Amino acid sequence: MDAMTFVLFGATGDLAKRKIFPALYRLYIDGKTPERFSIVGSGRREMNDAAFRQQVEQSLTAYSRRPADDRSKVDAFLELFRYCAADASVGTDYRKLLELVEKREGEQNIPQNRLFYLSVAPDFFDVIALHIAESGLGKGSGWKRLIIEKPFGHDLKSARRLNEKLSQAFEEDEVYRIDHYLGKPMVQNLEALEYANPVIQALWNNHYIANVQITASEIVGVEERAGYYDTSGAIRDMFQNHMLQLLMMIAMHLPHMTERDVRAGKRRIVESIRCVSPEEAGSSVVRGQYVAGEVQGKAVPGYTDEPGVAPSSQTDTFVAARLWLDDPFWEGVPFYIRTGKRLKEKSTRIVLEFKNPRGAMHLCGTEQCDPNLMIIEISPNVGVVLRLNSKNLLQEGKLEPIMVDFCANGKDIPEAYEILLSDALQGDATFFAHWNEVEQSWKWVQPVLEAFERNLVPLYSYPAGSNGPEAAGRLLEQDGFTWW
Ligand SMILES: NC(=O)C1=CN([C@@H]2O[C@H](COP(=O)(O)OP(=O)(O)OC[C@H]3O[C@@H](n4cnc5c(N)ncnc54)[C@H](OP(=O)(O)O)[C@@H]3O)[C@@H](O)[C@H]2O)C=CC1
Ligand SMILES: O=C1O[C@H](COP(=O)(O)O)[C@@H](O)[C@H](O)[C@H]1O
Repeated sequence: MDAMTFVLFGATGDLAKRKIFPALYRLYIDGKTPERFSIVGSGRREMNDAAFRQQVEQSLTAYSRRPADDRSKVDAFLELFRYCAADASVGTDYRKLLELVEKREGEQNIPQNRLFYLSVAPDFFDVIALHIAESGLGKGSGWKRLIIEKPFGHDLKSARRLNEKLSQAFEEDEVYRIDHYLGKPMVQNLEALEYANPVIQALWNNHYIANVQITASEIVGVEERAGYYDTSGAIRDMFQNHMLQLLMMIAMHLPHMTERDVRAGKRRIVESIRCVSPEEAGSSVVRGQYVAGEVQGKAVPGYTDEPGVAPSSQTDTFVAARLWLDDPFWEGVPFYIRTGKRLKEKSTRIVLEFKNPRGAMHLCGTEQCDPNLMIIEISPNVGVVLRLNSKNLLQEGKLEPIMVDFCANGKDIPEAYEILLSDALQGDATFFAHWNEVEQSWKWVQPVLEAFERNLVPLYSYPAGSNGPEAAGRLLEQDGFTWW
């Protein structure tokens, strides 16, 4: 791996503390960071290197998935870090940053390969990218890369504007748009699941699959993020990015997951999603907002009583939708997506429901056999469950669903940020979102946003701790299905 400098903007923030430092540490102890490696953190507040390293160490203690108890390794890791206070909107501060980066490159004999990570509020994404270009930080003799956090735009127009500005400073192949769902190990396993198993591969199409369901349900509410969430809602926070990325990943057919193939495959799928007009949105999109209820035995307030949320807020904390793909493999197969906060359980999963075989009725003894399912558990459970029908010999041979379960729960599975950071260090953008995918996702979401604004889609209430609004169930019932 190339020697490099990792420049982290927002190094004093929440994401750095909870995800980025623990992921870097884990990569470091696993030998997955470059031999010559410099990490320069930057934030607005004044701090010396020792205080910064102390913050990094605290984050390892609090959030590392394995205890950071090998003192010599922790010390060696912390020694990689330096800090530079800089205000992102002040041009001259980038000179200070450049001086520190160059000083460390000189001390460690590191070529001018620089990876910039923008873990800051979205308002700063374009500002920092342009300053990187102007200040000389981005004009070294080595390569440069930019990792950018979500959200990528607030709507189609602002996403395009942001991309236009980024492209003045970075080429598309230098930009790594993080979508941490793409780093989840089970999402990265989809290729193997399909292509290393002919039994599954043969069934992965509209001849055998009746519908596909993608769920990301959360038990948490808006937490301390009302300022951001109340202007975003579930549609921007989860649907436009994570949920549509999962759809692309499950629907593309790719025997080889090279960077180019994946990007082309995802693009083909996202472009095939049939758009709805604002007027049509009401028949295929359900939105909801939680009211007070009970989650895991604890009473919790409704969304509009959460700190920082306007009492009259109409923000969606739940979205469900039916999407159709104009793609030969998936013609006639509905894709159902739902995501929401303050639901009954924490679960991200994809369920493939298979069509019922003709002529098996005599075995089932009823009009319909229970459908076979393939359940891909993404998090917190990780694994695959197959639901098959089998005779129960203790019940006079009655046909019953049985579960064949391959779960990796409890194993020491890498975190999404670890996997994605490792890819970015190596220059592999396979599991990052390309601009085409982002733009196309916004194109599907934009008319829905308009429908929400014009109140063309009712805002249903659902009690915290439930499965969401009943209307989400009706969306599938109309087609003869049910959520799994
Ligand atoms: N936290 C999370 O779980 C997730 C966050 N994200 C995204 O990651 C990004 C960072 O989020 P998060 O860490 O939560 O945010 P925080 O508010 O916790 O941290 C913001 C960081 O930006 C710095 N900052 C603020 N203003 C300036 C400025 N004018 N100049 C330079 N630095 C500045 C802060 O430094 P200082 O405090 O020293 O001023 C701080 O380091 C956002 O884009 C967010 O959407 C994405 C997914 C999850
Ligand atoms: O990006 C986000 O994701 C989290 C859910 O992530 P998960 O890995 O726990 O499934 C969500 O809570 C948050 O609102 C959103 O911004």
